[in-house]
Amino acid sequence: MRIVEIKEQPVPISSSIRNAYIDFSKMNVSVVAIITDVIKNGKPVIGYGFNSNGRYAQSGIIHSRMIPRIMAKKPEDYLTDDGTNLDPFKLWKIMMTDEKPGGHGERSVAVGTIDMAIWDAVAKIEEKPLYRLLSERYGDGHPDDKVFVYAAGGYYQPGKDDTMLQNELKGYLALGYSVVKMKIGNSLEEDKRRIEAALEVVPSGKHLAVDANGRLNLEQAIAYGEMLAPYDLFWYEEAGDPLDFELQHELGKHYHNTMATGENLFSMQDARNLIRYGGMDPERDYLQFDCALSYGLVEYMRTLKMLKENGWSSRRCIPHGGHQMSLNIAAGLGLGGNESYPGIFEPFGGFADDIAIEDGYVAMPQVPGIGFETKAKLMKVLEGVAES
Ligand SMILES: O=C([O-])CC(=O)C(=O)O
Ligand SMILES: [Mg+2]
Repeated sequence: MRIVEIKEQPVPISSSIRNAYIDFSKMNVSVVAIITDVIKNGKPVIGYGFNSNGRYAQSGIIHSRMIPRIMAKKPEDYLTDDGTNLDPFKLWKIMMTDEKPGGHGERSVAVGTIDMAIWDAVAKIEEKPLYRLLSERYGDGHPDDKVFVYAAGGYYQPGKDDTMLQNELKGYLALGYSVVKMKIGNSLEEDKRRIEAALEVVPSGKHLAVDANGRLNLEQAIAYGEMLAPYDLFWYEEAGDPLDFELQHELGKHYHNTMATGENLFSMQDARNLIRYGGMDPERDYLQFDCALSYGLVEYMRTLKMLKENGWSSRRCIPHGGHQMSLNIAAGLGLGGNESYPGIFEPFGGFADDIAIEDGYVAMPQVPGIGFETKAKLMKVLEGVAES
């Protein structure tokens, strides 16, 4: 077998929402299609991948460095030793040839996007849902059949008042989610009012998470912490700059409830610095590293190994990004859950069309690969790129 062609196109996911740091009016993602010569059900197997929201399409790096490096190789350089499937680890090494360590920039997004498509193809060739393949190969062989998912929304938006925020969050609870998340970080007084409005519609603080998107300096982060503490929230996310590990450490001396961060750490080494220097508590806090932004599952497995060596359970990981790739990793390798953006970042957000959320959990679709084929609108976009 061999890779016949790798295609990539930027696809818009723009909207009028904003967090405390950026607006999404020009947001897009890279969609990748890896076309193989393996035939299943009369059609070539195609693996699909895309990056998560928050970082832009990586067309430049993908077309100028990643695709040429793979296509210059012979199949035996990137196939498993028995030649029957792609080897994601060999492909990762090929993509990272002549790339210096450190300074990950958005190269990690380019690699993560292609890595997702590789794993989709691998599981399709094995004719298994990816989460089962991961559990059999790298886990304990007993995957979770459902995964905790929380609804992320509560964005700032022009003209959005507290009633609209309440209706949005009520809508997520009605869909079956048990935990909802909203944005904070614009102004403490405004956010206190918004949070109190949100708390009127959720059962308790433990059902509400807040996300400052790295907007706050230490003084502000502590002031927000003092405001938030009495509500005993599900978590207080990314208070300060993602690379300011001392801020996170210092904040932990003042805020004693659950915190979460890590969505903007793009390598095992950056994740390790958070664990070494961020003062995060393995019994209390959550880690949000997102494989689609950070060199893919090959690197995520290195991060999971590093966490284990540092006394962290994989159950403390609830990745950012709301995509089915992390859902498969969560079910197959025993993470604590996954993010979800119902109705936002469509058609990339949300899970299988015909699987409802129940009591905050979503069941896994039983189709080969990552499960994109269970999302009709998403498949239209992905197939559009493959056929371009
Ligand atoms: O608003 C964003 O950039 C998304 C985000 O932080 C999240 O989902 O946690
Ligand atoms: Mg976040």
